[in-house]
Amino acid sequence: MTVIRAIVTDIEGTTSSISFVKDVLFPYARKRLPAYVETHADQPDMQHWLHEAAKEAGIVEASRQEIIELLLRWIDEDRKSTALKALQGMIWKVGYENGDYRAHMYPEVAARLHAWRADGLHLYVYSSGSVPAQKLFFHYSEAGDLSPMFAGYFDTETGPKRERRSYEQIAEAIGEQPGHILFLSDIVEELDAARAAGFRTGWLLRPPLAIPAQPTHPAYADFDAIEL
Ligand SMILES: CSCCC(=O)C(=O)COP(=O)(O)O
Ligand SMILES: [Mg+2]
Repeated sequence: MTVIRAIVTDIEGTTSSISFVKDVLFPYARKRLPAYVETHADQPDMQHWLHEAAKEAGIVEASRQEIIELLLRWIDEDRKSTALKALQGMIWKVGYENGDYRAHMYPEVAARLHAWRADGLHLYVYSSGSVPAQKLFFHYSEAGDLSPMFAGYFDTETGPKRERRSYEQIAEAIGEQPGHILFLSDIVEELDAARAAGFRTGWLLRPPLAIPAQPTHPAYADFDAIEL
């Protein structure tokens, strides 16, 4: 078995509950998105992401209202659009800073991240959430500020999470051979793509999910069960 030198972790369903993202973060952004877009419409980053959203939808000319409706539809569909994720992250920042919520962490995650760091492992995040949203998530976590644990963050600007090429790019950016990197996720298609790029994989099946008798990836109920 090769030595693991770096761990890349997904967020939703892996470090943190799906429910926190779907039932707290998504509704928070959905409710505030129309007013947020209107009040920030003259800002260059807002104009950039609205333009990117329209481009992704193949819309040549659209009113601001049409783009807002498109973005709300994408939130409902949980579309992993880079533009939507950037805009959601901008809105979530307000909520974290106001103390409206803190990011959920499964109970063993913080201590396990500290233990891996103490063992000399380099830790990274790869999520569909934007890099700024990931940094906020770990900075304002229920377990305190976990952002110092991570050496880097990757989002869909690197590429979609179900494509092998994204993991090849991450290995290159990290500067490690893929065989020395462990990718953790709750989604089999993401793990398949990472494995195709040569990564080791760990499948998080958090209770009440059951670990199958013959899982297609090494499967764990929590971070403490992970074997390096
Ligand atoms: C960065 S927090 C919000 C996560 C998010 O928006 C999302 O779509 C979850 O994606 P993941 O790749 O972490 O499962
Ligand atoms: Mg996930």
